[in-house]
Amino acid sequence: MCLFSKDSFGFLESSQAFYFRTQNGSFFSTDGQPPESSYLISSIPPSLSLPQQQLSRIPQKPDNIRERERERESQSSMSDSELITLCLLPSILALLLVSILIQRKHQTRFKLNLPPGHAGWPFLGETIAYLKPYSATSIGAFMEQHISRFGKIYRSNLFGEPTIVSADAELNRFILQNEGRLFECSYPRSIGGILGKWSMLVLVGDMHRDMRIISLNFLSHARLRTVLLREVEQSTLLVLSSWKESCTFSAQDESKKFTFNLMAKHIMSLDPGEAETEQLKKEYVTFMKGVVSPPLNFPGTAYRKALRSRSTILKFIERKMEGRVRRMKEGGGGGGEESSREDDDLLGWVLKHSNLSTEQILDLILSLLFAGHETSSVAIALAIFFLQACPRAIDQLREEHLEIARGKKKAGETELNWEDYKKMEFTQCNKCTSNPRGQSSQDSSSSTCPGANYFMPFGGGPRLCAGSELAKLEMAVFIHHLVLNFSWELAEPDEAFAFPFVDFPRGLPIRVQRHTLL
Ligand code: HEM
Repeated sequence: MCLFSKDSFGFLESSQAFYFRTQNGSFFSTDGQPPESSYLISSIPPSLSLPQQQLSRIPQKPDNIRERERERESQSSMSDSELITLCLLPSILALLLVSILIQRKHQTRFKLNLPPGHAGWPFLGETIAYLKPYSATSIGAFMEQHISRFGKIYRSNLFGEPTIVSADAELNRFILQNEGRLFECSYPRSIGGILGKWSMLVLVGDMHRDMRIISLNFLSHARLRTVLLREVEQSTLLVLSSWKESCTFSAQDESKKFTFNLMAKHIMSLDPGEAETEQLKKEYVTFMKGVVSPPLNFPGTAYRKALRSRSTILKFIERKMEGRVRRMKEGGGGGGEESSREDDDLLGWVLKHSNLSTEQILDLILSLLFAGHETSSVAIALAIFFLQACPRAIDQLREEHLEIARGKKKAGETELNWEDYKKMEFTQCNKCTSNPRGQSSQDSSSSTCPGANYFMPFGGGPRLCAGSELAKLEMAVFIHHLVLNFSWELAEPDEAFAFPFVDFPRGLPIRVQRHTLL
């Protein structure tokens, strides 16, 4: 959601609150205020009666029984259910009417300034259609239809909020670059409720800046060189060493294991494979599905499940935090390898060096663990998927990594160092393999290609992904060991879908062959 200043676009006066959703999922509001409470009134189910086919399926009572009942009813006073219906129905209808009127009034107020589009159902708007899964190598039917009908910038109602959707790369870039000046970021309340009010993704202003500094410090260039490169390589080797030749397994699960283990270790010193680490990973899968789901807090919905997972995850982090504080009080951790590891993780750092409250630390850890593993695991799964369809790119990658591996063998070294990483030039270009049009990796590898300026996988401006350098390092190191040690193929056809979080419905089943190239 964003402020469209009249000077730049002519849609809105800058004093008006205006909500805007960019394609990468972030929402902006013009004034940083939550949407008007009037929009909440419309949280009434759209249908209060059963559809006709369902009515006809309800078993009918025999006529004589009905006769008798009718007699009894006419003698007795009104039943409870009738009373409730009589009292509630007018109120519900009135609420529905008010909600529609308010929406209409709002639309009329902004009519002259808004781009074309429509608001859909009260409260839910067009959320259900927007969230309908589509192939991740396309923009999806919802976007296609809306763009062809209304253009690249259109009005809608998503996640219970009035929204302007922009599929215009130039405008999206402009908005991202001007966040905090012309625009202010905000997520719909439903998403904020899951991520937490202290999550960096949701915070604005000074508090966002402070949290960002902590994250950037934790993901700094110096740490990447001295600590993270080694940890990334160890986590890669741990995952790849478990791959067996004759088996079919889910490459998506493996990439998730790799990125989650890495972040869990770096954030809270959790060990891979431990029961608690596995449990936490499972909770995050449920959590993730709810972050981008309709905000329906009913039993069984993805949203409700995600809220439950959020509280389980928070309890877990809080237990870890209490243990850590206790150990710190008992004597600075007592020395030893474990305590020095704990000193070096994010939890240890914020406890010692920041004055954040417990609630703030919990949301920071929860959202960093989320931001830090979900996206990069998808990127790695996409690379595995696209590369197997592009043998030329694999050959070229292998050449690059063999060169590095030969150099290391000659120097008698085993672990990758920063200079090795810097030599992975073609690999860096191939990160574009996850391009949305499904081009081969070589088609999209040039940074001079038209539109490269608008390729913004890590967002932009003051909210540019804090972990972009770590993500690139993870992908490069993983690809290094992958192409040097394995050939792979799809065991069953699978395809990336946007739900809108990207997922392979069959888990990207692959079969691998091990080889030794050196
Ligand atoms: C391929 C992998 C990744 C992609 C595509 C990606 C993408 C993004 C994008 C688009 C944003 C901006 C969200 C917004 O505008 O609100 C973002 C923010 C962020 N990402 Fe990443 N990310 C990746 C990996 C990581 C990793 C490994 C970390 C490590 C912890 C990380 C941490 C963050 C954080 C902390 C933010 C919030 C920045 C802020 O609000 O100032 N990301 N990421």
